[in-house]
Amino acid sequence: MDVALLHGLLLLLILPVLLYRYCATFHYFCKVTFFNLWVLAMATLLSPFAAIRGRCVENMKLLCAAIRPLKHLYGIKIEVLGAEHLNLKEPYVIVCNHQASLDLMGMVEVIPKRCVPIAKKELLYMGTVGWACWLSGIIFIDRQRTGDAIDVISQTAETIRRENLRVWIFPEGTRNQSRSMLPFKRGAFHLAVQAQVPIFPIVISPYWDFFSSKEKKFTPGTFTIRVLPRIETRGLSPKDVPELTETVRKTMVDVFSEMSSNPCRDWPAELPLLPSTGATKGTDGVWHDEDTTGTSD
Ligand SMILES: CCCCCCCCCCCCCCC(=O)SCCNC(=O)CCNC(=O)[C@H](O)C(C)(C)COP(=O)(O)OP(=O)(O)OC[C@H]1O[C@@H](n2cnc3c(N)ncnc32)[C@H](O)[C@@H]1OP(=O)(O)O
Ligand SMILES: CCCCCCCC/C=C\CCCCCCCC(=O)OC[C@@H](O)COP(=O)(O)O
Repeated sequence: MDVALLHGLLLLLILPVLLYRYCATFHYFCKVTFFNLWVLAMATLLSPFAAIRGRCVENMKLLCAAIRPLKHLYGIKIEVLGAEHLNLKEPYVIVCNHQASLDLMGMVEVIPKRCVPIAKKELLYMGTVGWACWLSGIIFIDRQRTGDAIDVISQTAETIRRENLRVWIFPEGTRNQSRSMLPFKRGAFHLAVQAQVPIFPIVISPYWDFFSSKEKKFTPGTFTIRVLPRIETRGLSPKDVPELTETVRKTMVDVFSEMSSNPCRDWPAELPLLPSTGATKGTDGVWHDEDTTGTSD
């Protein structure tokens, strides 16, 4: 074979490896792509099995089991505090801050039995991912059609009591990696008040140390999930929803700020199964960026 051609082929093979090792942006996109491919592949594999049961909340167990290995592949350590609060037989509503798709990894660590998330309708159109979500009983809302979304939430208030379900809602309504939380949408709080069920706030600590879609950073790391004590809604009516929303948000923002200033430093990140770059383990036991881009914190 022509030597030049051989060199060309070799370079083509080595280039992605070099880029993965030394280019933080390429590394980030590889990891994000792998995440999406994993979800897509698992959804494709599991949907036929889930379909045997039909649309059923029990299928959430399959979805969660499929997502759980990801933290080991990425070297992400997750600490859960207060999970015992969720040991309640009755229905309830969980509200949680939403930073990125990575939240899925934390969600599957704490999500209780018979709990379905509320998701944007667009997920339904993501091929087998949408199919898997639908089969697991995930509730879809159209954020562009407030009236329709409110109808879906009102029906959900009846369903959760009738079928003893829990609902997981991201009340910010979209992903947010800013230093605080976005204003909360009120649907989750109307739902809890209409169904007269308690609310459990869950706060996921910031990912800044190891993940940022803006900075294209994705290294091994550690985050904490705090389940806060229940907030009762019994006796509340729709007129109480604005105040309830603000109270819950303030509680969560305070906990988020506290978690931001006291990150779990003594928790080393897991050793990733996926090869990692740009990250070295410091003497403090925490993974740090090599700062190949000059953009890390
Ligand atoms: C193998 C693996 C495969 C699968 C892997 C994948 C698994 C994925 C699972 C996880 C999926 C997670 C997905 C996360 C998301 O998609 S986040 C995006 C969707 N979520 C939300 O939008 C949050 C919920 N949204 C709301 O609650 C909004 O309130 C909404 C109902 C949509 C209305 O939106 P909007 O108009 O923008 O907001 P407001 O809150 O200001 O509401 C406007 C007025 O309407 C009143 N309102 C709201 N809800 C109700 C209600 N239920 N009943 C009566 N009234 C209601 C609200 O009070 C406002 O009126 P006032 O201003 O108070 O007068
Ligand atoms: C036939 C079409 C085939 C399409 C295949 C698409 C494959 C996509 C594969 C994997 C997608 C993984 C999706 C994980 C979803 C995690 C939940 C999530 O984070 O949703 C975002 C939503 O909270 C808010 O969205 P926005 O921040 O408002 O935006």
